[in-house]
Amino acid sequence: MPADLSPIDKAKFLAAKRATDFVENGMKLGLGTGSTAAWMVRCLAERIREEGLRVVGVPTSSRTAQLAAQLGIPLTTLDEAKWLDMTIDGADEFDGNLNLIKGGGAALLQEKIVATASDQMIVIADAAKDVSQLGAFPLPIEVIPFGWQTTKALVEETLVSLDVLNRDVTLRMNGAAPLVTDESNYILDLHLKRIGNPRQLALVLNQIPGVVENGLFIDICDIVVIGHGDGRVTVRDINSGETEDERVEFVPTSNIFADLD
Ligand SMILES: O=C[C@H](O)[C@H](O)[C@H](O)COP(=O)(O)O
Repeated sequence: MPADLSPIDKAKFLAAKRATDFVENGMKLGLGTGSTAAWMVRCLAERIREEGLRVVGVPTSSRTAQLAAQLGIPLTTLDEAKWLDMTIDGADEFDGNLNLIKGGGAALLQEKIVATASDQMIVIADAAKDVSQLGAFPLPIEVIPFGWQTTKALVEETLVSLDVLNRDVTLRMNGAAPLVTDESNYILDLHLKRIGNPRQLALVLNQIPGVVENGLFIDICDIVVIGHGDGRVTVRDINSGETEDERVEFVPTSNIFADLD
C-alpha cells in the first residue's frame, strides 16, 4: 500500500468513495474512465468484497474494463444491459450547470454513450475541476482518421464562423504517432481558453463530417461529488438545487490499493 496519498489523490479517493454510497444492490452501472474513476472502481470492488454488493458494470474503456475485471467486478456490455441505473465518472471540468468537459483520457465517446444511456450520471472530481466557465481545459473531439486534416480544417473554419478568439487545434499524440482511441479514432484538442456557449458549440461540432463526438457533456450530469484535500466532500445535485458539505472518513484499507502494489 502506498505510504501516503497526495492531497489530490486523497480528494479523488474521497469523492469516489462517497459516490459509491449511491450504489444499491442489483444496479447496472456505467464505470467511467480516468484516475478518479479508477478510485471509484476500487471502492466499488471493496463494497462487493466486504458487503456482498450485487452489481454489474459496463466499462467505458479498455483500461477500466481491465481494472474492473482484475478487481472482480462483474461486467457486461451496454448492448446486453440496454439501459443503466447509474454512471459514475470523472471529468476534466464542470461548471455551475454541471455541464462538463470530458475526454482528457481519450475515452469521451464510450463515456458519452454510456452516460446518456443511464438514469443518472454522477461525476466525481477534485475541487480544481470546478470552473465558472468551461474551456481552460482543451476540448477534445474524436475524429475518424480518414481525412483528419480536412476535418481539422473544417473545425477551424467553424470556430472562425462562431467568432471564437482562441482556436488553436492540435492532434493528440502518443509519442511520435497519433493517439488512437478504443474505437480506433484520433483526438483533436481545441485550445479555446473559454467556451461562451457550450450547448451551441457541442451541436455545431457534431455537424462536421469526420467528427464522431465532442467532449462537451450538456445536461447529462445530475450530481457532482467534489473531494477536497482536507477530508471534506461536497455533493451538488442539479435537480434538487441542493449543495451539501460532508466529511468522509478517510480509512483506505490495504485492499483498496491491491492493484497499485
Ligand atoms: O477520457 C477520459 C475521461 O473523460 C476522464 O474521466 C477525465 O479525463 C478525467 O480524468 P481524471 O479523473 O484522471 O482527471
